[in-house]
Amino acid sequence: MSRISLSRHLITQQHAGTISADLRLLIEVVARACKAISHAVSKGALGDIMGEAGTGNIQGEAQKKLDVISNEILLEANEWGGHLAGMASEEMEHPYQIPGQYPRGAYLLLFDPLDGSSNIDVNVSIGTIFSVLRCPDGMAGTEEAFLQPGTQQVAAGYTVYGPQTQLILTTGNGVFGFTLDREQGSFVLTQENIQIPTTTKEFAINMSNQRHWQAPVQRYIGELLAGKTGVRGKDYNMRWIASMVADVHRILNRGGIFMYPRDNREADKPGKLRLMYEANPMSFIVEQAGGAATNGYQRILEIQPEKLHQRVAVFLGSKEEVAQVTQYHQTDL
Ligand SMILES: O=P(O)(O)OC[C@H]1O[C@](O)(COP(=O)(O)O)[C@@H](O)[C@@H]1O
Ligand SMILES: [Mg+2]
Ligand SMILES: [Mg+2]
Repeated sequence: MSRISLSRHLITQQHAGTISADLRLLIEVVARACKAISHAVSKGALGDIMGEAGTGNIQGEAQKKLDVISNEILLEANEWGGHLAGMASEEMEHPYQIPGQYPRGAYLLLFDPLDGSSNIDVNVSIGTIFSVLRCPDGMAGTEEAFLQPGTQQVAAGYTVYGPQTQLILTTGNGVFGFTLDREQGSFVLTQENIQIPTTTKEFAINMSNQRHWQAPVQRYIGELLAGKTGVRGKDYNMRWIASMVADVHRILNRGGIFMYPRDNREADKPGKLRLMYEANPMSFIVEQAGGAATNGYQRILEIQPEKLHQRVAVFLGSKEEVAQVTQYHQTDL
């Protein structure tokens, strides 16, 4: 079998007219940064990457050393690439100002540099999530430039640092998976046109929050737990890795539904996950793979963002299940 590297795949896409040369180079730079993060992750206790950084981020969460290291790797790799008009990250309150770049590049890059931070120190899968938007004319350097609905994304992807490092990518033309060949130092195409099965018997939710859930989620999960004896008429299995990347990766490969609903713990927060650099890129990938993604009421990709670090409820994965839980929210209005 002839091996197709990420670079070759992207050149083919460029020649087919689905991506620009600049977008191709931008994705190459992000992939190179993810390789460096993968390398750091794999060192574990042998590198200075475990434990707390001793700082906090804009979300009020304690940063791990690897959160900070991954953020720096992505910033440094991309700031001189010339393809960007701006970068925004989970770990930074405001967009990063690209130093002295004239003329500015056409794209905006958003990322969650290290997803699943609570799993770093216990050697469980973690990841990086990214989203690319076009910068509207004359808005480079502003925060408003980033506030575009997910439908405007021109590329989205994630890297999962698990038993293998894999990069999953969409540029709006299907979903492709690449596995890192450490000896060659390149990502190799290992999955083409990934499709999520429409039906499933597997769900992912943090059950410890059950008492805080609102009525539509109580009803939906209650029915799944009732299994064969309930209205759904089949038994369901449950998985929760607590790394969105790893949970979504499983769903992309064998189906399932992932949920992080809004709950009653903090009524002013519409969920835990962040719209711009977690939910939007994952929703773009999931829809491109034939799945669905909503916040219970509407397509996540159609939400007009108001803030860079906005939170959102997330239901994504196999179409049939996402439709069911969304219907329970809508009938509960
Ligand atoms: O610990 P909880 O509440 O189950 O949350 C798990 C969720 O939090 C997250 O870890 C948040 O991501 P970060 O590590 O980037 O903050 C998601 O990946 C995951 O789905
Ligand atoms: Mg995250
Ligand atoms: Mg993170």
